[in-house]
Amino acid sequence: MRVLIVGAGGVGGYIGARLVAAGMDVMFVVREARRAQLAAHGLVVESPLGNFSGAVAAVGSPSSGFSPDVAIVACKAHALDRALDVVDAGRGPHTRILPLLNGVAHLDVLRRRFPDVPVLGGLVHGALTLREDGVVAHLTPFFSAIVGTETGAPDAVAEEFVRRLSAAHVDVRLSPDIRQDMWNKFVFLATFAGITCLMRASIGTIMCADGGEDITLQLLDECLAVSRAEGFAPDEASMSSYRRVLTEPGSTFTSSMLRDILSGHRTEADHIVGDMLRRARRHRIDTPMLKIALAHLQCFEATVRHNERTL
Ligand SMILES: NC(=O)C1=CN([C@@H]2O[C@H](COP(=O)(O)OP(=O)(O)OC[C@H]3O[C@@H](n4cnc5c(N)ncnc54)[C@H](OP(=O)(O)O)[C@@H]3O)[C@@H](O)[C@H]2O)C=CC1
Ligand SMILES: CC(C)(CO)C(=O)C(=O)O
Repeated sequence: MRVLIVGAGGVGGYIGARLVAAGMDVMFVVREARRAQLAAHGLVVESPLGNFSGAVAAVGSPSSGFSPDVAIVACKAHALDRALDVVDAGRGPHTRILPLLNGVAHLDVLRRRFPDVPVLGGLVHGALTLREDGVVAHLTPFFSAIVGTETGAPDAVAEEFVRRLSAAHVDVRLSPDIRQDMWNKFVFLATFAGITCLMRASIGTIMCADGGEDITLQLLDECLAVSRAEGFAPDEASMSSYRRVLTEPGSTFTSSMLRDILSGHRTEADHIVGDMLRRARRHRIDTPMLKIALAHLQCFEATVRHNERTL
């Protein structure tokens, strides 16, 4: 099975390493600086689930001869349009496109851009980061992935992809309702990223603040109301597990969006919190916490852009 991966950052690098270990023919498309790192040191992953280190195929633009079975999009949301140009250039007649971004809005972007191409949905759980030295560091003791066809219809390529990853000991499953799975994570993440960024703190620290638990649960309720209006409310078992994780005393859990803020990088604020708020407005749902969370993130983004211009 041939897999093209656009982006060898946290998610792309990690999943790519596992695919190589699963014996798949993997081709990364990366930009110049990352290409130089990969050429010099190979792909290096440090993970509590097993390290990986080895040479990988990495190109600046995809070759027409590769014709992948699956093209994985593993960029941040603000890089999506350019990454899809790469996918378009590298796809073959039967390529499935598998985006692994957080959020849900990109599925509609993909559907509009590739109306006749099989698009899969996907998501990953686990915290991964690309360090300055080029190492992909896996920060959580777990990693799991969910993949599924948009319609839930069986797809032999998606099944084979999951089977091969699973044989390489990756916790991965095929979902009959991937949109719902993506919405579940969207509800959780909009709350988790929104509150940890607003407070610049871990869940445990927020729980020590006056009203910390109340505002976290209020934000979660607002996101739940939006998901309900959109027809994708998580089931009660999922919601109660989100409430537990988001209010756990002493938890050191922080979002990758907070890590982006603390290192001065652009965030996916608009794709996650912004998208949730736009949907709330469309349904005339009052979401005061979401409004504050987005305004705060927009101020941060504006400052990053200003700093980039004046550097
Ligand atoms: N990291 C995590 O723990 C998790 C992340 N996610 C989601 O996964 C997605 C990816 O996140 P993450 O892996 O952390 O992001 P990273 O920033 O670590 O990696 C993204 C990579 O994509 C590359 N890229 C962007 N555009 C292109 C392009 N046109 N051609 C080639 N390479 C490109 C970037 O390269 P360059 O360095 O050159 O800009 C970068 O290395 C996000 O939507 C995130 O929310 C989901 C779950 C967990
Ligand atoms: C919630 C988590 C850690 C799950 O993978 C994540 O996706 C993020 O922080 O962006």
